[in-house]
Amino acid sequence: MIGFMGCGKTTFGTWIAKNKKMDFCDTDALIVEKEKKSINDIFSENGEPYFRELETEIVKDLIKSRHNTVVSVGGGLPLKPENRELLKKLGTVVYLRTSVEELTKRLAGDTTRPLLAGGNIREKITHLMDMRLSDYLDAAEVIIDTDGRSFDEMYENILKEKREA
Ligand SMILES: Nc1ncnc2c1ncn2[C@@H]1O[C@H](COP(=O)(O)OP(=O)(O)O)[C@@H](O)[C@H]1O
Ligand SMILES: O=C(O)C1=C[C@@H](OP(=O)(O)O)[C@@H](O)[C@H](O)C1
Ligand SMILES: [Mg+2]
Repeated sequence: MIGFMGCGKTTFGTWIAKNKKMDFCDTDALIVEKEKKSINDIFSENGEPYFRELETEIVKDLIKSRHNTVVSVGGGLPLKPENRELLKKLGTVVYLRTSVEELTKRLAGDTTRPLLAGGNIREKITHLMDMRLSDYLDAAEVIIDTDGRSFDEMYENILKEKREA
């Protein structure tokens, strides 16, 4: 699962694993577990480049160790070309496409995403999305929409898009 912060990678990935008898892992959760501190603290104490190095190491480990697993990655992970190549090796890359409008609603009041802290959240999301969209599209093998969709519908759409790919 790839896509912008708030597109649903973690919650939908967890739902698929539970309902379709798959395992689940989330790169953010693995990093928090490894570092024994929150994403906010890693960004403020160690810096974003350190966090990005951990992300790459984790995807490399997952390629070696994971099967039948839904993997949700942090929203910034597909921005590095090296990571986009690694994601292809990991499995089917699904981009959860979500409008800025919807992301703004979902993330209003969220304090767990350091890149959105302070200032106008809609402007931050718009700006970051402008910079990131082409990388998400480049990484994606399957694209599904999430605005107004149930997880059942989203799951069916993944199967349909994969059949037609
Ligand atoms: N399809 C959806 N429709 C409505 N709300 C959603 C949907 N998917 C996720 N959410 C909500 O959006 C918020 C962010 O979801 P999350 O899974 O943490 O996103 P991500 O891991 O992509 O950053 C959560 O409150 C979640 O319940
Ligand atoms: O988009 C990003 O750069 C980030 C997304 C976050 O994960 P989610 O996409 O699950 O919110 C987390 O990895 C970190 O705050 C950075
Ligand atoms: Mg997440």
